[in-house]
Amino acid sequence: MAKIDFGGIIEEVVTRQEFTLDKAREVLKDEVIAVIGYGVQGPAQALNLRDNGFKVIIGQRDGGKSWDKAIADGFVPGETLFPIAEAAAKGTMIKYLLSDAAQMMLWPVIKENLNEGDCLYFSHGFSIVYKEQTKIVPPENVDVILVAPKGSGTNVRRNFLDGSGINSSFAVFQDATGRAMDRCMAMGIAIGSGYLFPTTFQNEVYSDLTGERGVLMGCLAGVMEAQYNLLRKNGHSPSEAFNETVEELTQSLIRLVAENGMDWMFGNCSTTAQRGALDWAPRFRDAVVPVFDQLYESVTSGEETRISLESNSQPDYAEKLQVELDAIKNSEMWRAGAAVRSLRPENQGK
Ligand SMILES: NC(=O)c1ccc[n+]([C@@H]2O[C@H](COP(=O)([O-])OP(=O)(O)OC[C@H]3O[C@@H](n4cnc5c(N)ncnc54)[C@H](O)[C@@H]3O)[C@@H](O)[C@H]2O)c1
Ligand SMILES: CC(C)(O)[C@@H](O)C(=O)O
Ligand SMILES: [Mg+2]
Ligand SMILES: [Mg+2]
Repeated sequence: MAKIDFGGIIEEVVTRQEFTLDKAREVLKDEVIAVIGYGVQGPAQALNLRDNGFKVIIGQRDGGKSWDKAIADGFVPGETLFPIAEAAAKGTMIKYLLSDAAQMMLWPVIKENLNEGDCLYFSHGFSIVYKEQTKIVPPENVDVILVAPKGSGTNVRRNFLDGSGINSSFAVFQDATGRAMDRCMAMGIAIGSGYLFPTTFQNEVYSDLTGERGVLMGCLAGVMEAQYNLLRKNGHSPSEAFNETVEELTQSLIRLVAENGMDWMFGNCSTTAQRGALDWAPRFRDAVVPVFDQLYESVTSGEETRISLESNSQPDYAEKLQVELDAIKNSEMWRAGAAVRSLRPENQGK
């Protein structure tokens, strides 16, 4: 593995130059890769694998949206698209990409269809680490590995198509065949990862649950709403409040952060903005520390898992979720956002 200096700490990563796609093809040449679940990660990883020349079949509940999507993507019922149990039995590498709650519910079906020497693959440490809640304990005669793309499946596919890639973390939980690590790194490269960095199942799930509840999604949504509401309360128009809170971030400033870091973004704003941002950053940082402490505790104690499994196992979870998502979509802030997006030059006339 290549050694890279991450801010003074040396870590090992696997790059595409080092573990080439050809090497991945060699390692996985005899594998039938069964992708179980065709929601968000399933299609992205399955299509990237298929485009890279690997043998891929899909296991999905018969009927319904995801089954139809697999057909629309060129998978053929009875040839490359099967009910879950059948696909799991046919596969030598079983990519368990049902929702985390569905993984718990369908585990008896998967377990029954695992053969000696198979490889059970996850894109999250969730099911294995919280085994007291999920009851997912793989038999000892299979490999258990993880490749977790650090981005939405939508970008796993989009970045593959535009020639870039989403970075993934990887880990081996159980090595029954002596080939688990090779299978794991090969799969990480085969799905189109930009590079791979090592983790453990536990570190992956703790950091992932924290990140998505924190800065990446929950915290982001919360602070945006707080600032928008503040500006509105003080008489600013919806367009002004939205532009100053979201649009400028996504269309301008965060792109500069992505390109060259926070100091580079600061450096491309006025000295007035820099002074204020430098002064206020520590105040915001210190204000949220207690909330982040609570969050990490809730993750490591298994409370976040309990909440997630309980709500996402309800038969009407999808409808209830849609009500909550629609409430965001239909709020003044995000209706203002839709109007602002429609005015982007590239969206004019659409
Ligand atoms: N969504 C992402 O971008 C993303 C990113 C990184 C890791 N992950 C991980 O990848 C895995 C898959 O996540 P996802 O977001 O793609 O899943 P998802 O929520 O899109 O669901 C995947 C599939 O599960 C099926 N499913 C749901 N309930 C079912 C049930 N009761 N019986 C049978 N099938 C059922 C659905 O039909 C769907 O096709 C999870 O472990 C997740 O944490 C997801
Ligand atoms: C895309 C995310 C947020 O990184 C992933 O962790 C998920 O659960 O969907
Ligand atoms: Mg996640
Ligand atoms: Mg994540």
